[in-house]
Amino acid sequence: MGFPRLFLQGTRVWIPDCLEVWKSAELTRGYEEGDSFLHLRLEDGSVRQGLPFLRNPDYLSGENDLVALSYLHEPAVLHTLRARFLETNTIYTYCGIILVAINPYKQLPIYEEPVIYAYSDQNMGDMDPHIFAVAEDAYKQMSRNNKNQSLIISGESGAGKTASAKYAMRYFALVGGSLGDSSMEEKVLASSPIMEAFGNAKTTRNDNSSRFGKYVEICFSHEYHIVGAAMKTYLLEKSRLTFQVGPPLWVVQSWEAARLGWALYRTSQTRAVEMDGRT
Ligand SMILES: Nc1ncnc2c1ncn2[C@@H]1O[C@H](COP(=O)(O)OP(=O)(O)OP(=O)(O)O)[C@@H](O)[C@H]1O
Repeated sequence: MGFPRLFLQGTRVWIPDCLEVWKSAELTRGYEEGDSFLHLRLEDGSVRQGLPFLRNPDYLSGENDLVALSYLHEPAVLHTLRARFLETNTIYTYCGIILVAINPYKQLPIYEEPVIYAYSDQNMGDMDPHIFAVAEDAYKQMSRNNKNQSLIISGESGAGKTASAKYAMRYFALVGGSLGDSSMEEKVLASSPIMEAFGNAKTTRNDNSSRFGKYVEICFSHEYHIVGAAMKTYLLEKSRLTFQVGPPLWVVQSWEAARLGWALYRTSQTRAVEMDGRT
């Protein structure tokens, strides 16, 4: 469809806004040959001029897969994620095979055992977007094709990467429960607090921020039960330790001392050092 035919009078569009990021508006006049801008009216009645992004029709609002949108651009993505989160408290949305997750900063009742079993043995597209659906897909691909699978979890500090990785591990632990040594999956899950005690610190973005990248390998037997796990750390971020916050109890002189302080704090839950960091 050509540019003039898309921008008709009454077409709803997104325009950038320094406070709300994107604001909804409507064209008060259709595009005519030679126009260098479009005439817009915002929802509050004010008028503007510009070259805006087209809005999707209402029936696509809250769509669970971003690739289903007619117009895929930044305001459409943000609007869809926002609508799903605010209207239905839904934090997960697909973008094809990628899962987009919003950190709700509160415990939602979507991670219990019955939910895990509901996702077990289901196809990714048949269920609502969820970290368990992605974990199930990886588990299924591994068991069907006998091939190693990888989940890449990325995002800014505090986005919920560590939490997502833990939910995925919990899924594998329950669905691929260990054979013989029934405590194996518990051991895999129980390793997290110890690793976090040595490798995490408080930053301005996240009270329990991982200060290193993690490559977690979960090993399965030929019957697809968990038989072990290994973790490799990388990107240790010494440069992020800057200064000590609050009344000094210890002077943090080295990374090792800082690590020890935090580890003691996390393991004993007594007051020790707090470390600040930059993101
Ligand atoms: N799905 C979720 N449900 C509830 N709370 C969550 C969820 N995901 C994250 N959180 C909360 O947000 C906090 C920050 O998440 P997390 O530590 O996983 O972020 P991160 O992306 O790993 O950050 P960093 O890169 O700084 O380590 C967690 O301590 C947890 O309280």
